[in-house]
Amino acid sequence: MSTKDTALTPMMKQFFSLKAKHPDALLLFRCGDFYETYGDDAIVASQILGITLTKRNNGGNTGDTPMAGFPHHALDTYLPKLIRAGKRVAICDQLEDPKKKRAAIKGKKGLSEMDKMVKRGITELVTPGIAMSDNVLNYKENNFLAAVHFGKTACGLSLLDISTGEFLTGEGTYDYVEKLLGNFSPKEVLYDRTRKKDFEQFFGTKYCVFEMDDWVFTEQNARQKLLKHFGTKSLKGFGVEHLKAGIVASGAIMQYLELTQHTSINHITSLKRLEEEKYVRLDKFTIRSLELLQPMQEDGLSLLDVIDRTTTPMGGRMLRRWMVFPLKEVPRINERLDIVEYFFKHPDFRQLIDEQLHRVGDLERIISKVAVGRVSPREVVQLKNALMAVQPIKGACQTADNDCLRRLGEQLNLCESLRDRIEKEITPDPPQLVSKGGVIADGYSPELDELRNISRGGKDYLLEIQQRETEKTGISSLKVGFNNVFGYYLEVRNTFKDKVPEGWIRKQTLAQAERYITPELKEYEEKILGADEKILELEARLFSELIVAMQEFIPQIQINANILAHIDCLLSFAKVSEDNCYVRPVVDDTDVLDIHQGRHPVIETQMPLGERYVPNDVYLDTEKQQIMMITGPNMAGKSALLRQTALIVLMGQIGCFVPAESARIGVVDKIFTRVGASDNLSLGESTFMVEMTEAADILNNVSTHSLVLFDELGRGTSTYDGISIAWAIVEYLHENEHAHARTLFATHYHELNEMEKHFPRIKNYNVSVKEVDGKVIFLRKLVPGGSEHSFGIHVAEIAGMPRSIVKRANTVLKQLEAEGSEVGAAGKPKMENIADKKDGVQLNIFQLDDPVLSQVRDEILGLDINNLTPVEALNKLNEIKKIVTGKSK
Ligand SMILES: Nc1ncnc2c1ncn2[C@@H]1O[C@H](COP(=O)(O)OP(=O)(O)OP(=O)(O)O)[C@@H](O)[C@H]1O
Repeated sequence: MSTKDTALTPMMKQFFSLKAKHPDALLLFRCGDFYETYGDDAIVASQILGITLTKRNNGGNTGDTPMAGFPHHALDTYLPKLIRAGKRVAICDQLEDPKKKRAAIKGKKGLSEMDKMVKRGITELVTPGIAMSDNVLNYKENNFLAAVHFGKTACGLSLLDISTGEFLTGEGTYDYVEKLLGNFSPKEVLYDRTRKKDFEQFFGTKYCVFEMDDWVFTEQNARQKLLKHFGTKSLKGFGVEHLKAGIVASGAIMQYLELTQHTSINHITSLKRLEEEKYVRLDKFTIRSLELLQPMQEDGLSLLDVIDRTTTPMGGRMLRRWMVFPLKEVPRINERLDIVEYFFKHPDFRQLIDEQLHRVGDLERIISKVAVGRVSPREVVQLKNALMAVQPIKGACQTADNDCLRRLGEQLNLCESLRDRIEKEITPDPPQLVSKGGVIADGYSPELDELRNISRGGKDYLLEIQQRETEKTGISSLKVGFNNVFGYYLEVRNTFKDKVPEGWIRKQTLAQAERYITPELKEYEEKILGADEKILELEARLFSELIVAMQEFIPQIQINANILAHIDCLLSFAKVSEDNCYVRPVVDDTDVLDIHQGRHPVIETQMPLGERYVPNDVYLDTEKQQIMMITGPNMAGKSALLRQTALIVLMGQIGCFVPAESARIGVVDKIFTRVGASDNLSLGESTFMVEMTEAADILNNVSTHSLVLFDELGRGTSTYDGISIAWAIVEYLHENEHAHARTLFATHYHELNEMEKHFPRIKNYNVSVKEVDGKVIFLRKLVPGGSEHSFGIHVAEIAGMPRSIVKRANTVLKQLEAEGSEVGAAGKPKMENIADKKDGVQLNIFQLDDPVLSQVRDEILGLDINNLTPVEALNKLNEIKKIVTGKSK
């Protein structure tokens, strides 16, 4: 089947010509009251949407074409499903009214079949990165489209959220751009198709991408597009003039908007520079391992889950952004903390703001819909309500005893004229769609009022006709009704059929009744229907005039949305801080980190009933105690301590109070964590390789103001290699002046406790446990000094390991400890000694001729104990347990 197929029906020819414009998009072809898909599109759509796949004869010579469709009014239900499945969707609509078209061509001769067709065209190309529909968007998340440009000296990045109008650009190393891509998680990324290899090499294959022609990625094209859009002579006003690669990427975004027919974009009012230097650097491993936005386990909680108490969607989106861009500037951090404290100390103020924020809704996205001309009457009323809420918020902020709040209050714009206009023009509870009518308020337009009188009067008159004719004819059940086929009619039940007067014209016979029309009825019908049609047209016109007027207010309303989001985030901090007993940290420019009785903000909310999270002190500086070497048994709470320290610093630097009794945070410029494995493994790298790559990245980028957390570094290799690497890294951090980062180093290698003796700023600590009657009790308290044991076998026992194995492991351990100094050629304790000293019990069970036991024996004998890390040992034991309990590996 192809366009050239001359036997195709005119409609199919039209379909193919439109499909050819966007071959990579799924085409929704409007056909009467349906959106239809054909060919391969139909197969894909039916699979994603679960709609029936049928066939239609397209007149071509290749037989039937697959077809699937859905009613046009269900577009909002089906379109998001296609977009979420990663599809690009071209929406083809009828560009003229079929009724009017039929009337226009009636009687005309010499028209071709194509001339007789209703004109159709692609009205929008919806892609994952450019979505406006509430059904596609997540209200607490931005929906970014990104473009990457491989410049000569820098890699450029641009990001646009068309649903909010936010447009950003920046440039730097590939590493920097990758970090930003990770932080902003764009839904779609554009790049030059000739740089596909580079893109995949640096940024991987995880993004939904769209390749564009190379000419799009030229500075001239980009500048021209941007200057035209902003109506400026240069980009200096935006502070991005010097970012050549960033500008090219931004131009590509503008080009893409054109390509996808997104041309009403007045709400993109500026291009902001991504200011790396103002924010703490968090790489993607840190964001993931600290579980800032998402928990690692499905049923877990992220930090965002715990501290997000925002009321408005834009507040939620802003908080998400703040989490991955903590501040570095002390005055800005303190401004936020001041406001949180103000909320704390002024409950009345706080209550007022909270109540008013509940009325605001998604002001930011509503105003974007105004720009693209897609706002519904109900949203216009919501916008008015939001503007009403601005007044008391502004008043309260302006009279607050806090400079920053007063400044925010001053910037809020009441937009009174717009608010009053909406109040006057739109009914208080309008329908969702303008086409339903009843949108424009009575009393606003005399013309509309008059038409409404005719319509209402006409309807009253119809009732009069009904009453009069009932009396005249004695047909007591007479009813006036309406249908689309022959308009208004009089319905007579069969029992009264004989009483129908002569002049009535029968139009329809039903089982129980007959329907008639009269000349008088038709006359009034014309009047009423004419008026109703005119009312809808006039309402639509008045509504769109209002929308055009609203567009003038876009910049002010965007500022309002931003300020309200800001206030919302800080109020959220106040709420969570009060509920969870957080305190205001002292944030300054020193390099001290002094946390007194700190807690883990997420774990503490999940403690089992009756248990309490044990708080701990952490002190770090670059003079006396730069590195805390933390040892302690498995399960003691080392990782939790590391993470809570980073989270407390991060919370403080986003302006939130922190879970501690007191905290002093000398601002950090970067937080590095090497905690747990990362998912790079899927790219074919080994655990150890990934661990070393990440550690190398830390050492290459660390500064004296950074915070570094290493958890069990080196565990992916043999014990001696691991210890050596860990030692060398800690030594580097201690000895290298530019790398004097405050560091927490949790390890199972007790050997590293030796370092304290040689390096003055390294101090040993351990998370303590108590041994009572051979049982270990976890105290979770960080105390000075190193620790001797790992108690890994004890943890295995708690985990439900069979007793015989635990017993054997203890024997092996004792043996190894006794012979610790007696190592073999490859630095390994001599295995033959251990093998010789097997317990009687174990020997017996392994000699049994049982396939399960012999499998267990093989597993254990195959272990290289000397090269096993404690975690690997645990995993192995778990596998063995599964073999014994019959759950296959
Ligand atoms: N201070 C604390 N108060 C109460 N519970 C805690 C505390 N610290 C940790 N825990 C709990 O103890 C468990 C083990 O903690 P964590 O994973 O930090 O131990 P670990 O020392 O890092 O262990 P491993 O060395 O085996 O990785 C976790 O379930 C955590 O919820």
